[in-house]
Amino acid sequence: MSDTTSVQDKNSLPNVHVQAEILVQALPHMQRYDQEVVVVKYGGHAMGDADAAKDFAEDIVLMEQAGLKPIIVHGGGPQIGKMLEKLGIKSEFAGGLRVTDKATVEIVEMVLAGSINKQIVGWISAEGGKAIGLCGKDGNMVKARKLTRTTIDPDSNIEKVIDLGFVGEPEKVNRAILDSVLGAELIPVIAPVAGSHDGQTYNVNADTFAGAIAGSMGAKRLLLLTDVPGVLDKNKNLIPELTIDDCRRLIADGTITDGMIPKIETCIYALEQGVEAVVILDGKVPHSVLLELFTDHGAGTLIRR
Ligand SMILES: Nc1ncnc2c1ncn2[C@@H]1O[C@H](COP(=O)(O)OP(=O)(O)O)[C@@H](O)[C@H]1O
Ligand SMILES: CC(=O)N[C@@H](CCC(=O)OP(=O)(O)O)C(=O)O
Repeated sequence: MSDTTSVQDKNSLPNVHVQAEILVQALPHMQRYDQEVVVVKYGGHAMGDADAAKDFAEDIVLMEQAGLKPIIVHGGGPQIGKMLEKLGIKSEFAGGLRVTDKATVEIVEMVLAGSINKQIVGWISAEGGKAIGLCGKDGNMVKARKLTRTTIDPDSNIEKVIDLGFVGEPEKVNRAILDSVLGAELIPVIAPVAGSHDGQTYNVNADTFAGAIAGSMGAKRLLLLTDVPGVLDKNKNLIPELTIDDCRRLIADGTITDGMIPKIETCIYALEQGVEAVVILDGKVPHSVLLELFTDHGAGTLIRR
């Protein structure tokens, strides 16, 4: 052994102990989540560059290797927006949802169930995982119905219906499909597109879709990966834990606004369906999923009943 090597070994000793400590710290968490379903919603804003994709895929493969049953539901709002722009199709949002006409729903399906879905499957495969790409239509896994939204007209004070076109909400989830996919030790990667009983294709908000999947699977955790550290207070500080009542209060006092409102509504729905806890966290932080699941301090905002 050369002198140089022995000096390097000595220098790396504390580091090795720290690494061992981190692995040991993960043990009770791995035991707690063993064989449990964890739904990870990977939002379009959380998807970054190639390095970020690799980090995300490594986390998912490690989860599966550690005995968890990950289910990925992905979004792709910004990517749909770019494609629509390229094709010269105008797009607008109402209450955080994309108004979806016939041309738009075709692009939504192409980008979500085609391009992004297969990209994520590819990332997971590259890290040695076995993923299978699906959308709600596959095996009739999720049936959707047209979403009806209403608003109060400020002038007349009369309730009116907002027509969002082909925007749907999950009506029924057939968990048998997911049970067999998980039973075959495959990682389902699901695009939030679903068909209705009369064969119409619907564009479903990815948070809503993930909440329905987590609820029907009785998931131990629903992780919502976004582009902020979690729910922030009025001074922009991270709120580490919230209850459903806290969430309702923060919406009422205007602390929670915009895209965070449907996210929180999804959290409340999933918790009421029996999901043990939901976590909103920053998908841009490298290995945020592992930090949340396998370290004592976790990451993001944890929401419980
Ligand atoms: N109290 C809050 N804490 C954190 N983010 C908030 C809050 N209120 C509103 N937001 C907004 O919600 C956004 C996340 O929702 P959204 O853009 O729909 O995410 P995604 O595309 O990942 O689904 C944040 O980027 C932020 O602008
Ligand atoms: C109805 C509706 O708004 N659907 C979304 C579906 C994708 C999505 O939700 O993606 P993110 O999670 O990246 O926002 C859309 O068309 O953008």
